[in-house]
Amino acid sequence: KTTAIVGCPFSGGQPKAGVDQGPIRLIEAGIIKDLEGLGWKVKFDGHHQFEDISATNDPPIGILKNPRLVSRVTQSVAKVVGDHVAKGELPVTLGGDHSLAMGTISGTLSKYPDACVIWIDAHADINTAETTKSGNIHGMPVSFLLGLGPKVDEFSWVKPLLRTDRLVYIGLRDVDAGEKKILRDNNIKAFSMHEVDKYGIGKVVEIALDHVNPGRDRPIHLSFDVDALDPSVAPSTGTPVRGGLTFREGHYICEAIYETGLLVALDLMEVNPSLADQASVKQTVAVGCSLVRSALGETLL
Ligand SMILES: N[C@@H](CC/C=C/[B-](O)(O)O)C(=O)O
Ligand SMILES: [Mn+2]
Ligand SMILES: [Mn+2]
Ligand SMILES: [Mn+2]
Repeated sequence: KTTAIVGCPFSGGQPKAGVDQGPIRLIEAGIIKDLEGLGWKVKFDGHHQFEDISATNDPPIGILKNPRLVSRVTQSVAKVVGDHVAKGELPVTLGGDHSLAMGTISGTLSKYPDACVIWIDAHADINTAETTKSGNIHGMPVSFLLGLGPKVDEFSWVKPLLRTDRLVYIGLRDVDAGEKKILRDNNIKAFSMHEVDKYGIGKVVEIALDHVNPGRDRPIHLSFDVDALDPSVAPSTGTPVRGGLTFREGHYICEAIYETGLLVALDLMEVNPSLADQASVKQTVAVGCSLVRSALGETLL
């Protein structure tokens, strides 16, 4: 079994510098050796993938920031991830901000059209060009993947391959009003922290899988934004929100998804090693590596 680490040193989907350094810190923390220790053959194409992509003249489109840069980088990520998936390799995409998921999930769905997406996040990342208040595209990838909202020519390459009944969220607790309406209007299954409290993470994951993968026969793309975790667990991230998943709840999700044997692609997003003190950075990077290990088969016993 082969996994391909796709380091995406990219921050264009949001305004805080530093998240582009997430990949190198996760690699330096030893994630490659960790995965080899779990029996994976690990491919890594180096730290500079996608850095050659630029957009010299990139004024906002509406209020969307860095639209051309985000579009070009995510389109390139779609190809890289799609190629790995086509070769039967499991891409582990290290961010970088969550706009990258427009690329990773496009890549997965181009090869596995029946795949389901499990989105772990404090945020729904489903704003459209009409509903976004920030213009930060890391708050929008899901709307493009679903084909919701007004067309934005720059992103016309993103095919609406994701179906609303193949998407489920866990960890939501900071959803914009416009996003709440989109979730309701489209009957998108979402387990907020309220449901996690009410049912417990074990039941939430079971119901989530029953919803998007009732026969446990569909490939799974797990997109994990570390800000789904409580800021006390993963402090070095750009949009922290209190009242998040515990260290164990985050790991349980990864362990349970691995146990299905259906994982075909993983994103580990929004680690920003320039935020908070060095101890916090070290902690956040370590948690990121640990989550990846759990999603790729590390068990406690
Ligand atoms: N909903 C906010 C926050 C977006 C958060 C994105 B993140 O989940 O990828 O961190 C926005 O649209 O700006
Ligand atoms: Mn490659
Ligand atoms: Mn996110
Ligand atoms: Mn988030």
